[in-house]
Amino acid sequence: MDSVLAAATSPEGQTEKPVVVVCVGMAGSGKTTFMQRINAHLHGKKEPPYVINLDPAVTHSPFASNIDIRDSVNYKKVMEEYNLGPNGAIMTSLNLFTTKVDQVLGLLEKRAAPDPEHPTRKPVKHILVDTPGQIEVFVWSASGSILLDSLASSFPTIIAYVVDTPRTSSTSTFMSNMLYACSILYKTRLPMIVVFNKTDAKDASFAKEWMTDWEAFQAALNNDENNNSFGGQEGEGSGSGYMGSLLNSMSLMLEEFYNHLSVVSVSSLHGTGIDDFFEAVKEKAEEFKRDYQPELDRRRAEREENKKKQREKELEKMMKGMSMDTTASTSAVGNIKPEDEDMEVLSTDEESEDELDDEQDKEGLQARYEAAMLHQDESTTEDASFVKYLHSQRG
Ligand SMILES: Nc1nc2c(ncn2[C@@H]2O[C@H](COP(=O)(O)OP(=O)(O)OP(=O)(O)O)[C@@H](O)[C@H]2O)c(=O)[nH]1
Repeated sequence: MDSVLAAATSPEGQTEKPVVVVCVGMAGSGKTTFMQRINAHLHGKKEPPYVINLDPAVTHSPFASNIDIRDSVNYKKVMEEYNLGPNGAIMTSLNLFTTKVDQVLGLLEKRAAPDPEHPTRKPVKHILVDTPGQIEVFVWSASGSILLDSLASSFPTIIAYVVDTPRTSSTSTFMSNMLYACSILYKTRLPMIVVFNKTDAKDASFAKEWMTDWEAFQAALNNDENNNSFGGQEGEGSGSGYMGSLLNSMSLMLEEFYNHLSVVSVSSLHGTGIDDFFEAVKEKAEEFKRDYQPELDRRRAEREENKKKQREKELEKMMKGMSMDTTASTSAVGNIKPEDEDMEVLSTDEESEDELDDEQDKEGLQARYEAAMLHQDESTTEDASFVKYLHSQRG
């Protein structure tokens, strides 16, 4: 266990990046209690983690967070201002918070490296992230994906999927939980640890057996069918029968998925199994670097390449648009039908006629002006003789 915490520097002497542990799980599975437990565990080892709370709706958190979504987004105000229900407000709060993801990463990078201003402050080795109780709001939202992608692009990131063990003791709830975990694994493409929590209340050995022994699961399935655990009409022990065959098929399908998982049993309440959890974290962090990092880098390069292509395409489109504008008159002429050409010729003739008219007008104007001047001279003379005549009459 200590080796997990002692792995501060790589063999090359470089500071190792901290591992991000993102806790997800169904409502009430014990995520917050589990976070509190692993947080206390690391504090006990004098390796305090960096804690992020992404649940905007939580009213009371039993641990202090270094970054808390509630400090930057007011969930109640979001509800009022956007006229949203509880889940819509959580989603919107996460979206608003995601706009600050660069700042979050900046803070994390700072705490992940030695700080020359505080030489005694050790870089953190673990970043713990608590997520909203409404699992789908985080896992299936764009902001959840952006946050996870951003974290995974900077640090080894793993998912801790917390399961309420006593509530998964029937084959149907177990299968629902596993399907959810499977969809999260394939969606995020991040290493996953399934944490069977609350094992003080029910031991998780049954679940581990179901994940490794298909026949054991079949036996449990038959048992549940015979006990009418899947509902159906009274007296018809196996319900509709569909549920049993569905679970049967799913258990076959999930075999491949189980191979990708680490499984641990813990009791967040009593603190058992936490060492095993950190051992699994160490393993999965190595797996992240070995298997996931190259795939993530490949996907990122592919995304960049696609973006570049898209930009080039848009640029090309724009250039085409511009050249259409500049050649618009010539191309328009090129496309003109013969009758239009006549029009063009006509308009050229009209133009020259206009010029001619202008010229004639100019000459005409000059002539009219000269005539007017002459006329004015004449009229002035006429006026003068008329005035002379009036004076002679008075005199
Ligand atoms: N017996 C037992 N109870 C536990 C354990 N862990 C959590 N609980 C209880 O389970 C309940 C739910 O725990 P939380 O930690 O609030 O669960 P959560 O998943 O964070 O809940 P939401 O965020 O509301 O979805 C509480 O009553 C806890 O005391 C455990 O290891 N054993």
